[in-house]
Amino acid sequence: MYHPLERVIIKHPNDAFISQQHIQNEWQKLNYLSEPNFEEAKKEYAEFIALLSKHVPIIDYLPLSEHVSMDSIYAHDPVKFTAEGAIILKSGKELRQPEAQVYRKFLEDKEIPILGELTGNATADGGDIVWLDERVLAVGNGYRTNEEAIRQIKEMTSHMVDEFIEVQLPHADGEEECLHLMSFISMVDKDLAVVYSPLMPVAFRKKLLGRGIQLIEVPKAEYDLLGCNVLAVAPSVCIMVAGNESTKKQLQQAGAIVYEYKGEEISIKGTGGPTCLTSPAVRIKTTEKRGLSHV
Ligand SMILES: NC(=[NH2+])NCCC[C@H](N)C(=O)O
Repeated sequence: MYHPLERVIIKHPNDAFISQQHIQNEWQKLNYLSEPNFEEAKKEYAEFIALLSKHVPIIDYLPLSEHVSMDSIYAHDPVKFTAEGAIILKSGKELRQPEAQVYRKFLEDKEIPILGELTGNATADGGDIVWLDERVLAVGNGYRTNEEAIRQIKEMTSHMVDEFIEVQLPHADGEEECLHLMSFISMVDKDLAVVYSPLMPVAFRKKLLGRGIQLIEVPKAEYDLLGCNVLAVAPSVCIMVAGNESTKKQLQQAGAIVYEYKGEEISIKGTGGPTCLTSPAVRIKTTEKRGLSHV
């Protein structure tokens, strides 16, 4: 999750939020904290894209679709990329399930490889699946991602993965809240992660430390402002929601370059930070031989 981002898939608020009227009809049933302002959301997104396009050569936009909700702005969730293509998921939030098929068609049109698709009663969100490294995959078992999905993902990726880590997610604020594995960990570099430890199973935290990963601890107030959701556009070069001063300072002290965007409308109200707004289709592995990576 930290190699230089080469290609990213996103969705513009024009096509996800559509209009103030549209937002008004949807935000409550999708459990947003409050109603996003459409005009402000577009301004915030322009700032976000400006940062992204400085670092990412290829940016693809998901199309408007009448089959999906405004949650589709969080383009990270319906699929997960591996070095061999995307896994098409099925969201654990029922209202988001139609997003996967729109995504499938989009990937096919763009000739972006697809590795497989979840079947049966498996549900998973991209936000629960985190590549710690090229060959280490962590998957959260919680309200969005279930046992069956974990079994299928493990099977699909078995030849690419040396260590598959299942992480038990806590109940926290309940089933309606959006709590993903990515809610409490973001990889910023090979040996640097931003974490919110109070939600972390001890065994997982120990594993990270055992791998020599330095953990930047996000305070509770900043966890609520998505301070733990940090997008690496390259190793130790990252984008985060503005207002998370302690996390930002700690990242800088650890040698990272930090860019910020105002994320009140596009991130905080819908609980989706910069990693959730972006689906990292291709990251370029820069160490050793130049090769493709999803990490
Ligand atoms: N990968 C993520 N953390 N995505 C956040 C998604 C937020 C969105 N409102 C949802 O409930 O699904």
